Amino acid sequence: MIELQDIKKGFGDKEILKGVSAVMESGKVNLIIGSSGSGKTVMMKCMVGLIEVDAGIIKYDGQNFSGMDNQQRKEIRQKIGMLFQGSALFDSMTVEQNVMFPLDMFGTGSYRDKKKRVAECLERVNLKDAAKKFPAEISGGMKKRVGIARAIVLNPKYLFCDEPNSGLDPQTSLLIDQLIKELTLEYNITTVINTHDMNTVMESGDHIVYMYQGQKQWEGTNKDIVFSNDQLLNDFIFASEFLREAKEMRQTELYSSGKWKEETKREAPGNGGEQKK
Ligand SMILES: Nc1ncnc2c1ncn2[C@@H]1O[C@H](COP(=O)(O)OP(=O)(O)OP(=O)(O)O)[C@@H](O)[C@H]1O
Repeated sequence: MIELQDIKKGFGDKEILKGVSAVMESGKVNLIIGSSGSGKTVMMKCMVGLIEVDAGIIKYDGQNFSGMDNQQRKEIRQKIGMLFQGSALFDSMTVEQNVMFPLDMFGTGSYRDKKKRVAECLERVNLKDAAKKFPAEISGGMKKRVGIARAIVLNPKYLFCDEPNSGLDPQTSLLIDQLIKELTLEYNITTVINTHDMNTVMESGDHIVYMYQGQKQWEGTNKDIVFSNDQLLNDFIFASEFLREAKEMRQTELYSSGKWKEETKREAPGNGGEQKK
């Protein structure tokens, strides 16, 4: 679990994060969503320590990450896996060598053990047959899967993914989402995803933090979204007429069948997720 307590960050006289508190839960896919410039990337960079917060506290499983020196942070950092936007693979290395890279940098154990671990991870993301290929020889979706294999090779406790679906078609995106979700559950990882992808939001959003102008505007699950009355969230998620109609139809269906009680833990219809703090 990662806890953010009232974090603030500015650049010059521009305030970007204006006191954000949120919890990224273990064994869940936690999504950070919001329009361009709302502060999602800055928040994620603060969480991994690439940017220092001006105020507030970030805790990893109760340990105050913000108050640690570099040596203490190293221990936490070794438990973090990262999937970068565009996969960020080394073009001159094979798929296998790319996945081996974190093990060579931080891993212990023999070369044989490392090879075995790489093979396990490639098998897990269904890329066993691509081990000897170079990034230029594989598709965008395969590159993402190599990125995922590399991100999990050190058995991370926390996984950060920056726009994991960028540049992918909707079906491949869903496969990537499913894979990330499966791994999150399988290894009880605290996964944090920065995304614009509405399919991801609706399919994988166990826990969603919606950012608006540097503040947490809304928090809830993908199920809560259908019942939310938050105007800013609705304008963001259901941006088109088509999606607004789809939402209304879904709401009507869930209310009339009484299924809204199963879909959301809220006390009353129309009150989904409105817990801005
Ligand atoms: N190093 C920096 N120096 C100055 N301003 C910055 C810096 N990093 C980010 N910003 C500013 O912070 C604001 C929020 O940026 P951020 O990248 O977090 O947005 P975002 O929500 O991730 O947007 P997008 O969805 O487009 O990636 C922007 O106005 C950006 O220009």
